[in-house]
Amino acid sequence: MQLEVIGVGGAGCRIADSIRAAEPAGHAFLTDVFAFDTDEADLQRTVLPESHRYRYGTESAFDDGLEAATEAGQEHAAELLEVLERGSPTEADAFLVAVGLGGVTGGGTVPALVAALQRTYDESVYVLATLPADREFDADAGDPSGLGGRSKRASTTAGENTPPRPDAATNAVRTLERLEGVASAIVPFDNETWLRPGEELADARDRSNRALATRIAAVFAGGGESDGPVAQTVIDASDIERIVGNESAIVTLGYAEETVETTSSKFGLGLLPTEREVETSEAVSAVETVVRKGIRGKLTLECEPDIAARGLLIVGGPPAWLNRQAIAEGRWTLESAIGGSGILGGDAPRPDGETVFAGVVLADVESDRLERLRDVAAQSE
Ligand SMILES: Nc1nc2c(ncn2[C@@H]2O[C@H](COP(=O)(O)OP(=O)(O)OP(=O)(O)O)[C@@H](O)[C@H]2O)c(=O)[nH]1
Repeated sequence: MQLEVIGVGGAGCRIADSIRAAEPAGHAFLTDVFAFDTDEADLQRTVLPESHRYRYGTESAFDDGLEAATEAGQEHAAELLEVLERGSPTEADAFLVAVGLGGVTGGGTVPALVAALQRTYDESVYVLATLPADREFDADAGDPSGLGGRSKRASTTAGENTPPRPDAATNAVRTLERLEGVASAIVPFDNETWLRPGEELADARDRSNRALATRIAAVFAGGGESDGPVAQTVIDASDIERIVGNESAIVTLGYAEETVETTSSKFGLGLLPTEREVETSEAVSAVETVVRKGIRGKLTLECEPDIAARGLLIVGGPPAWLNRQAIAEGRWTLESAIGGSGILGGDAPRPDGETVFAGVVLADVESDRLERLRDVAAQSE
């Protein structure tokens, strides 16, 4: 399928950049990637072409809290839609709008932008949204900056301390409420669970963004649009839509990969590398391992898999490793792990790949983390 990615605000632009970097060679799944921000310096740090970076509004219009930023966002939605015309929005099978919740610029802009996209195009508009970490807003988690100040805008580069955002939980919850009924589906990425103990957000974010981009590529690059062998079961845009729905369901992504040996040397000297014969048992074992870890391992938003109403599994890797029986069994594993019954599965051959991987989508879930943010927001009102 072909996806158009639009990053808004500091986090959104960095994540959009990471998704572009994660596009697998020979498996293009992106039409255009755009970065929208009020901060020119943040925009300049992306590696997107000039035509696909756009500074809008004034920082001061987005400097006075989320409510003022939401008004400003509404004023700029049509202008941002026009910028998308520089690319090929009509070629996209779906849109993915990336944003960091907790901030003001992205959180203020994205609900109006998503609504405008929904009015203009027939395709689904998904939102990829980071959730703020406790240490950003929670006094008990300590003031990671040591600055003790209140900052509505908090822009940092790696290696710097992360200024506190006392309003982050409230901003995140309000933006999520505004996306309800507007976004086709919402994929949260919980920064809290992806940070190491004591780690600064600014130091973790490149690693987190790469992890997130890998998961997006595993699911959306799927088995289609390949220069090489075609998938036996291709997952396309309508399959993804069937699983995530169009009613703002919360969706979490799992992923696991295992490096496999794809070549062997005829004379044991490494002089004549040839494609290695793969034993059925080792292919089965690799697929089983990544499927199990993809479902039971770390998710973008932690939840119990059995509360998911629907699920999608994509198993990819070098074709010789994609054992059909093991992939079929992987679908049953997913089906028995989740509470619902809507399961789809596909494969993604990667002839040049050196890993067997599983991308997992669990759709229509609830999470304690969202409850926690709502509680914090309610307490600060
Ligand atoms: N995963 C991840 N999260 C980030 C990143 N940058 C920021 N965040 C998170 O996103 C939230 C919002 O930060 P930004 O995106 O910089 O905020 P903004 O939308 O530009 O808005 P303001 O800075 O308030 O004007 C932060 O509170 C962090 O929780 C990033 O690169 N990766």
